[in-house]
Amino acid sequence: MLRTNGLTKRFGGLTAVDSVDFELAENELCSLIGPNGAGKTTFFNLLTGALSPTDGEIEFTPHDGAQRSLVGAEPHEIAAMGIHRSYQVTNVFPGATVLENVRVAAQAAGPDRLNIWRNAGALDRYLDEAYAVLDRVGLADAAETPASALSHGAKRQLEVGIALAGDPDVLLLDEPNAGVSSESVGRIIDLIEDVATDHAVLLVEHNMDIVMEVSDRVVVLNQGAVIADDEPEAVRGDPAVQEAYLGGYDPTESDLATDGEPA
Ligand SMILES: Nc1ncnc2c1ncn2[C@@H]1O[C@H](COP(=O)(O)OP(=O)(O)OP(=O)(O)O)[C@@H](O)[C@H]1O
Repeated sequence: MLRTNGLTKRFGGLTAVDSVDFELAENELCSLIGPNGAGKTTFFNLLTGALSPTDGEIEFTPHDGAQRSLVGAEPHEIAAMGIHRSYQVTNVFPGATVLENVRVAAQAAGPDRLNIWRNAGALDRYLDEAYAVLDRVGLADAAETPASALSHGAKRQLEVGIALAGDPDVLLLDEPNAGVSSESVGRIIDLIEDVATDHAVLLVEHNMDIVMEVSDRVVVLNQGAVIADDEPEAVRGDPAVQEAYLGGYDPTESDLATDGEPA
């Protein structure tokens, strides 16, 4: 569904993403991990058009369309093709209600995108979609709550809801658990697993227990290059991955290795 060939991004003399060959299949949940500065965010930004590659190709084949190149496409064009992302830094309009946040996102992804403020009445047609999304992310009861009044965990659920609006084929989730309390993490994990049943999901996640639990596949970046691309168990035992994380997380010491539950 989404594929990169030799994808490279250089910032001056620094190669942040280094000849990455990557493939994300339909309904696959793939995690992208790597130490700080490995190039994960830069890779996301290349996929969404926020950055242009120095070299390489990005190909996207939507459910019902022909293969297209994403190189040179604007972020809004890539979003309209069906690749949506959530953000590490929360991206909600705090003064708007939860429902309005999702409804506006649904319209922004649809054909009324350019009339978003001029033609506010047209937003009504997106209400049904917004309610369905809120149901799915577990926020139906909070529809009329101002987004600013949500707990941090609920804001992350709303982030996923905003990314879901407009019915994308691919979801790029950037640390949806960042800063979430331990009581709320389970809810976000359930949500990630649920959306992965009918979307291709690429997840950037620092919590390795979550990565090991939810992923079909794990891709490891180090200094911009892919050093492992395999099932979670194989990645956990890969010496190159352990070396890359030296001084940080050791995948062999994951809590999952002992009790199967995330910390
Ligand atoms: N706009 C930029 N200009 C110059 N260098 C950049 C820019 N963006 C990122 N970099 C550098 O590229 C490298 C990869 O950064 P990136 O943010 O993609 O890593 P990351 O894996 O997402 O890190 P983290 O886990 O800390 O978020 C780093 O060395 C970073 O300093």
